[in-house]
Amino acid sequence: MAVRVNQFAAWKQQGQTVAVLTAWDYMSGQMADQAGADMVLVGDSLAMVALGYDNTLPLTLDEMVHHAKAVRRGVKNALLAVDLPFLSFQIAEAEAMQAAGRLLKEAGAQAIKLEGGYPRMAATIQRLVEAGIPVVGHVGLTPQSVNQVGGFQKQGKSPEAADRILQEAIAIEKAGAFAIVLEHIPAKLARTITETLNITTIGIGAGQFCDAQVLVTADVLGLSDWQPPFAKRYANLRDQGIQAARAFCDEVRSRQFP
Ligand SMILES: Nc1nc(=O)c2c([nH]1)NC[C@@H]1CN(c3ccc(C(=O)N[C@@H](CCC(=O)O)C(=O)O)cc3)CN21
Ligand SMILES: CC(C)C(=O)C(=O)O
Ligand SMILES: [Mg+2]
Repeated sequence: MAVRVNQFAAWKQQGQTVAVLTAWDYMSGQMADQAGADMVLVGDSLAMVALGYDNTLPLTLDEMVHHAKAVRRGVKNALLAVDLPFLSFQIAEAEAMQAAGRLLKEAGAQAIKLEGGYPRMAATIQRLVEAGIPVVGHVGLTPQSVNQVGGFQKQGKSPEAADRILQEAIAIEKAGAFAIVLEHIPAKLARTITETLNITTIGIGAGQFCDAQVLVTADVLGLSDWQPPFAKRYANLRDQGIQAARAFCDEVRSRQFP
């Protein structure tokens, strides 16, 4: 049975841990979906893993719509969520509504995710939810703020920083989000947030005490040329791919194939 947003609350109540994977095109969407992921996220990390940029900032809304449409065709069972790209939602609430609207109307997204917390984003989240758009929040390391942070370091290490992230998470829940990504924060803080909130916490580099876990699928498959320290490779498809492609080149040159 296809996953719907209202199942997330039930899963949290039952203590059932949720598996989330990212995707960037038809094939990665199919792989994540057929593996049984509960949610497939078209993350803006695709700017790095699929497009080769150094960070997620260059990705445009048009590009995101294009990728999300491809993923949509491959995802049959999982809930499809899509990241709002940098600056597609911060300028004005009306622009956030329009950007989210395009992802739902043109790409068939069932939820959108946006980075950042209170006080600004809470109002935007509220407007989106009022319009019937399910929202996933995202706090801790928010990669779209890489220029401000100066890198992709762990966030919330001091008691003050930890409390600020907790307050942001509370504001995001109050605004009506149904889930929230906790990225690269101490496990203890992620545990506190998970115990405090009623909505689903989706951890990435945030320890084991979250309601759900997400990794970038390119890292899980071992496809990426680089990965964060908290990612785990379950295969080595990059090396296998290079070997297979090299075998083809060799066989063509030696006239073994065809
Ligand atoms: N392939 C991939 N996997 C990801 O999980 C991912 C992306 N790309 N792109 C978008 C963001 C960026 N993320 C990252 C990227 C790097 C670190 C990392 O290397 N952190 C180091 C410190 C790096 C620094 O000082 O700048 C660490 O030890 O915490 C963490 C998260 C997570 N996301
Ligand atoms: C890793 C997830 C949370 C994400 O935001 C992304 O892939 O862009
Ligand atoms: Mg993202």
